[in-house]
Amino acid sequence: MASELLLLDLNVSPFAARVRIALEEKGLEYESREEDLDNKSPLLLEMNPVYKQVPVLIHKWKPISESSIIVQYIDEVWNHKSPLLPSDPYERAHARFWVDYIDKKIYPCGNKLWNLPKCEAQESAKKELMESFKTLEAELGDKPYFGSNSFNAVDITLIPFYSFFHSFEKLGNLSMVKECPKLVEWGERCMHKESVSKSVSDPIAVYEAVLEIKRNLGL
Ligand SMILES: N[C@@H](CCC(=O)N[C@@H](CS)C(=O)NCC(=O)O)C(=O)O
Repeated sequence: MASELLLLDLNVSPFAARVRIALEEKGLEYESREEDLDNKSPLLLEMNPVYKQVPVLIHKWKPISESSIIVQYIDEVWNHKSPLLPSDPYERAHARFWVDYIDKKIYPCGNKLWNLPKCEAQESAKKELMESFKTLEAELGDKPYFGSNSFNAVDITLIPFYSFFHSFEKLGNLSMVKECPKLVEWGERCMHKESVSKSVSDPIAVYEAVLEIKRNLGL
């Protein structure tokens, strides 16, 4: 390992993107190793034996798994620069609540738009997804970033899914800018940050990947 930080990575993964953004925000050098999910490396299986998923951050040969936990670990270890979570315990708990909310709602509901055939369950997932975005938009309010004036862990958790907005629109036959205008503005604001623009996927590439998943599932 050239640096003390090695990321078991996947370019198209929104979860790995969170870790890349946090590392960039902190100005940390790291080695990225792209995984092939059809042929997972022995290192991935050894470092994340429970879930066998990317991302895994290996710090001084100690693995940390689960993207939200990794982002919080990065913030705690490199706390001298660009804080990602508030120092006040109550505000910290509040930010963690929203991180958890995003984890529970956005991907689990969103991927039903391409993993399920047209059915009631898909319709209800779409409804829950849009309700979740509206809840997040209300939490954002008129602030530039979630809960604060500076880019933070809640923004990092959600922003990789901004690249999925195009797919949600196409598959859900909806307009994100009409449904959640402030959230779209927030996404554009975040995209102006280099840490974000260089880490997240291209929306068209995401849509093509989603269409391929649908084709492979025969949907
Ligand atoms: N909850 C995990 C989700 C990670 C995840 O779903 N990773 C996917 C790639 S986007 C993966 O490794 N999939 C391979 C598998 O599940 O076997 C996190 O936040 O890190």
